[in-house]
Amino acid sequence: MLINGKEISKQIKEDIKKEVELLKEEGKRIPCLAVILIGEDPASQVYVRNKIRACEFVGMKSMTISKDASFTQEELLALIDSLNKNEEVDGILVQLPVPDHIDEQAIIEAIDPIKDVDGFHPSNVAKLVLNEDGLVPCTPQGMMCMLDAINYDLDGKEVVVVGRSNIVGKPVSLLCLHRNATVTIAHSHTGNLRDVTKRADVLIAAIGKPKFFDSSYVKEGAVVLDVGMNRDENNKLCGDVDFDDVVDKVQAITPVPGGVGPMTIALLMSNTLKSYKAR
Ligand SMILES: Nc1nc(=O)c2c([nH]1)NC[C@@H]1CN(c3ccc(C(=O)N[C@@H](CCC(=O)O)C(=O)O)cc3)C=[N+]21
Ligand SMILES: [Mg+2]
Repeated sequence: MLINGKEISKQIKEDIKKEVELLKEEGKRIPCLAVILIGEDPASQVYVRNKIRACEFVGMKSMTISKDASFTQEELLALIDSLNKNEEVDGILVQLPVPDHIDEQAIIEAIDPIKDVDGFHPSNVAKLVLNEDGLVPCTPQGMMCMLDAINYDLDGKEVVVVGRSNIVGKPVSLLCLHRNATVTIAHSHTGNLRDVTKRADVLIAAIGKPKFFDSSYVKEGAVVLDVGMNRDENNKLCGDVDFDDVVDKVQAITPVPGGVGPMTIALLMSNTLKSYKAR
């Protein structure tokens, strides 16, 4: 079974669109997302454009602030400060990665946690760890929605997450743990990776290596969520999973493109609406 991220994300955005229309009918202020893009990375430009398009689809306001790669950390901190204070702005997203001369963690910590639609601020991270209500990173939330869409119950299941990033691996592990899964986090120092992933009822691939996981890494009947966003030898978009080799062995799998990527954007809209309501 293919888990169609494009379709599931469309449904989520339709629901948000209805809520925003209701706000408009009631004469209320419209939610607004501010996206900051530093430099000219073509992939980042595509992702940011997709985020702005999603805002248009759901009827939210958006603000794209593009700066060239020489924009300094001080200037960026001042910009964030002004967006924190801007009553019209509900969500602030600084597109990652930022240029090397900028301290990523300092930027994340400068964003007001209530406007932190990425869910990367330490105060939102702490809430996630404690299973308290806060803003949760979009990609991990999107993956939970995909499991919900196929009515997959994580309780008692073996989840193996490969990749330990703050953006995907760690938060998705916590979300699975909170649903009573047995969670293993594997990474580049894991020995016998294949032995570990072969135990997985749910395999979450988030390492950024094109088509790394072939069928030898996957248990028969597993569910595979592919977070990879890579280019293959023909410069075609592909995931961390060798889709063609794995597809016949699994219960369900997410494609790339059209899988986790569109879900990330839908959940960004959801987080922006959540920030709006909280404010
Ligand atoms: N502050 C921040 N927040 C992020 O959420 C964030 C970020 N920085 N930096 C980069 C990563 C990556 N990311 C993607 C979002 C959508 C697609 C997406 O829409 N992918 C489409 C294809 C897009 C294409 O054609 O290239 C798909 O999978 O079907 C991909 C990747 C968000 N990220
Ligand atoms: Mg990693």
